[in-house]
Order: sequence, then C-alpha cells, then structure tokens
Amino acid sequence: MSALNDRIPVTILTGFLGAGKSTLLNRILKDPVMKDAAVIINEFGDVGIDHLLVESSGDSIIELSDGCLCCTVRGELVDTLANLMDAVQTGRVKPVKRVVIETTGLADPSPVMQAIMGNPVIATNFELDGVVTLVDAVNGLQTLDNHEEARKQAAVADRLIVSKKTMAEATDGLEKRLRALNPRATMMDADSAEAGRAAVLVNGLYDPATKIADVGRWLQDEDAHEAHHDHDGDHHGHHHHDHADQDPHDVNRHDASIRSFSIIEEKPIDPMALEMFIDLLRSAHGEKLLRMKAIVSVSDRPDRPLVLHGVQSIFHPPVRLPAWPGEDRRTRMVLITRDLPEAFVKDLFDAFLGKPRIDMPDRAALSDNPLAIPGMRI
Ligand SMILES: Nc1nc2c(ncn2[C@@H]2O[C@H](COP(=O)(O)OP(=O)(O)OP(=O)(O)O)[C@@H](O)[C@H]2O)c(=O)[nH]1
Repeated sequence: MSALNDRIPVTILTGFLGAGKSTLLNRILKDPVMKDAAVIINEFGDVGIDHLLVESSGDSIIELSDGCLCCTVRGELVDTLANLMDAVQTGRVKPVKRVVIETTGLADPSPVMQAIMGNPVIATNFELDGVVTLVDAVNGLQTLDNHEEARKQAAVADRLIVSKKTMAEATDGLEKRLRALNPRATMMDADSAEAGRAAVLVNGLYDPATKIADVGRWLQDEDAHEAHHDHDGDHHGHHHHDHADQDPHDVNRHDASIRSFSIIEEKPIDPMALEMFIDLLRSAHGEKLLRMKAIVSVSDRPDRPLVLHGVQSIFHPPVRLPAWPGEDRRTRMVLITRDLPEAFVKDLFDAFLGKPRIDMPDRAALSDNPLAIPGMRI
C-alpha cells in the first residue's frame, strides 16, 4: 500500500474503570459506518468479559491478554496491529477503515499512543486519530483526585464524554474541572445521540484521504480566546493563553501541574530551527510532554504546512499538507504538559527562532543536542 496516504486511523477509547467505555462502544458499533472497523480491547484481570459485552463482535474484535497496557501489552499491541495489517494486505480479512482500541480503565493512555506512533512499521500503516475519554459523572471528581492516570486520560483527550449524568446530583463541578484540565477537548454527554455515532471517533488532525486539516477543531476556542485576551504587549510576536491559569482557585491542586497552552507564530519557521526545537523538547523534556499537535509554516515551503504530533518523546512522522486548511497561515502549536511551564517552552521556542532574551541562552547554546529526530528530516 502506498504509505502515508492510506494510513488507517486509530482511535483510543479510554476512561477510568466502569466509566462506560464498553457501553458506549456497543452503541457506536451499531452505526453502519463501523462495519469496516476493527476493535482491540485490552483486558485487565483474568476474565475477559468485555468482548462478550461488545455485541457485534465477529472477526473484527481482537482482545489483548490481561496486563497493564503500559508494559507487556504495549509490545502486544504493536504485534496485534502488525498482524492486522498483514491480514488485511494478504486478503485474509476485509479492509479495515478504522481501528478502535478500548484501553483498560487503569491505563495511562500515553504508552498506547506511543505504540501507534513509535514503531516505524506501525506508524507507516496507522495514524493516531484521537483520544476519546469517558468520565463518569458520579465518581469522576473523586477518580480525578485519586488517580494520576485518570487525570492524564482527561488531559490528553480530543473528546471528553461525560457518562451517567442522570445518576449524578450535579455535574457542574466536574465539567468545570475537566474544562480547566483540558480546555480544547469537545465535551458531550454519553446519553446524547451524537455520542453514539461513529463520528465521535473521528478527531484527526487531518483527513488521511484528503489531508485537509481540521485545525479549528483541535485549536478549539483559540480565536474566541484571543478576542478576549489580546496580548498587545506580547513582544515575542506570538500570543499565548494558559487556559488552566486563569484563576488559581479554579484549578484543583491535583491538576495544577498539567498545563494546556498554545504557541502561535506569524513568520514561517526555518526547518532546522523547528527540527532542533522539537528535538530538544522531546529528548530533554519528553516525559513531561503529554501531547503536542502543531501545524507549522516552514520557510522552505510556506504554502504547504507541516502537521506534527507527538506524545512524550515519540512523534509521528511529519505530514506535509497539500495546502493550508484556511485563511490563517500562522504556525500554531498546542501543547499539553505536566510539570513543564508554558514560559519555559515559549522561551525555548523563541531561542530557537533566534529571538533570544537577555537572560536566556541563545540557539547556539541550546543546539548541541546530539539526538536526531527519526522522521524529522524535512
Ligand atoms: N446510567 C448510566 N449507566 C451507565 C452509563 N454508561 C455506563 N453505564 C453503566 O456503568 C457500568 C459500567 O459500564 P461499562 O461500559 O462496563 O464500563 P467500562 O468503562 O467499559 O468498564 P471497565 O471495562 O470495567 O473499565 C454498567 O453497569 C453500565 O450499564 C451511562 O451513561 N448512564
């Protein structure tokens, strides 16, 4: 198959134990569009019952053995995806248009995302499309308090789906907290009709068929936000918004280390500077980088933006879009970090762009990093 053009989108469906992942997936699988989808379910515990709950099973439901996705199953997930690809290519199973991975409730989603992006064979054939996270309205707040994995699940989501709302007394607190943790994810109720449609699984940075990016969706309210906070005094030439930083009392102390912010740059970026910036970010601060998505104007081909996305130190091979998806031709990056302050990342970015500040090291001082970025040759 011709790589890159035909990559199969993979959606990760996550959410804490009992949040309603299987229930929602069952509904979604009834959507006729899902007949060409493969579902991979990661079990935790000895008895694999989830696959029995997923009613429309058949050949396309694949179950991983029990175990934590972050260690043993990561290799198994790679093997499973490789086998699936092989089965499709040799005609043993019908072509697959989408893969859904339902994670165990206890999983940190990052290793799952990395399994898709980090292996060259897998990344040639599959594209991480997005992360859909279910949050239970009854236990959600408490789960977020008690489990780092649950906070990460919510922070990296493209879509947040709140389940069991009818059973909860009030959901304002939970929704506010999810908003602070992840200002850009679209939020919906599990009970709503739209939550049960296959379209909830589609969150990609661009459509793999047309390569048209949906930047508006992944930047969410960026424009609305800019209208309210016009940072006129921003002498670095790009705007920034730390959504989680509005009111310190708004942010739960457990969530305080997780940040979501954007970097916007007007001028096209020198490819070497971009490469070095990403390289340093991922090699030196990878574990703090929960997620990054970017559409970049690169100075060698400013008419054809580059889409980058990564999780921790692992990045998908960059994709050149045929054209800009809209009028706005600025570089836009969205980062979700943990214990990595916005100001630090922005100073780093400025330094690589050749905008050093008096108290900051310049690009030359930062660029003696020996690590190369696989797939980052642009
Ligand atoms: N009222 C209500 N109940 C729900 C909803 N979603 C799930 N449930 C119930 O919650 C329980 C757990 O749902 P599952 O779909 O098994 O949850 P899960 O996230 O797959 O659970 P694990 O696989 O254990 O992590 C079941 O009894 C469901 O019927 C919802 O939106 N509303």
